[in-house]
Amino acid sequence: MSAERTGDPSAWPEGVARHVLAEVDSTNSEAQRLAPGLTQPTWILARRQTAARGRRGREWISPEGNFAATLVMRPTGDPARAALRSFVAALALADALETVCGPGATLSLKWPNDVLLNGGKVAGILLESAGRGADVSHLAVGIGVNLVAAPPREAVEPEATLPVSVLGETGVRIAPEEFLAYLANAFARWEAQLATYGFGPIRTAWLARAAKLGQRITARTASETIEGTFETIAEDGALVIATSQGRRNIPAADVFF
Ligand SMILES: O=C(O)CCCC[C@@H]1SC[C@@H]2NC(=O)N[C@@H]21
Repeated sequence: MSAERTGDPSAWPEGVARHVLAEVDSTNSEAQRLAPGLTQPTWILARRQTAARGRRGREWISPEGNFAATLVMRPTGDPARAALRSFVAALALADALETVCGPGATLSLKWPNDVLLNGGKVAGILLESAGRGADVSHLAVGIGVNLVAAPPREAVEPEATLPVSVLGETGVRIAPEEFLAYLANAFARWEAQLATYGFGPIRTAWLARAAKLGQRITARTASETIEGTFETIAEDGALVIATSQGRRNIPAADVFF
């Protein structure tokens, strides 16, 4: 499927609920609290977060006007399949941002789950799940988008991708509630693709937008730093790098360009 327009922002996907909060500690924490009582997929949007978190326990800086929301869902399948929602979310973000930013903006996807606008990080995704063993009782897909402001360079790690905002890059100003409608529609479309055809089309679409595909990258895991050429992503979403010692499949890492 190509990156088609997400359409009318007043439309809302059928069978999906939404809660809009003025303030919360973290929409992912709220997702965990609400999940046991939810009967349908639910977007939780907060105008302000007081304790937002990013990947690997990092702080997520999220001033008012930026987008902060979590989709709570009960995916079928094991944790590995549930984790593929990070690719669904990334594609949905790219579609929504493309609609909002217009054709002049360059959107790309950075493995595992960042969205880049004109080469800078504009959005991040934090997946958290709960359950026992092979059962995922619920999945929280947390999404932050720098709509109006990006954290300063000094606030992120020195080698991290430069943070940028939609407003700063394009001059476009959009309210988080309106952005949610674009995103929820796009997410529902990609989720339907995953349910109907599996990971294949998601993988293909993700690779078509991948940043630095075929180029030198560095992947840092908890135990090693791996340098090589970014070849592809595997059927399970792992990063595949060609190194001087051969091919490596890397399930989890931070990537640096
Ligand atoms: O790039 C990252 O490190 C992921 C950032 C995810 C931030 C979002 S904002 C909404 C949701 N609530 C949180 O506390 N974190 C995610």
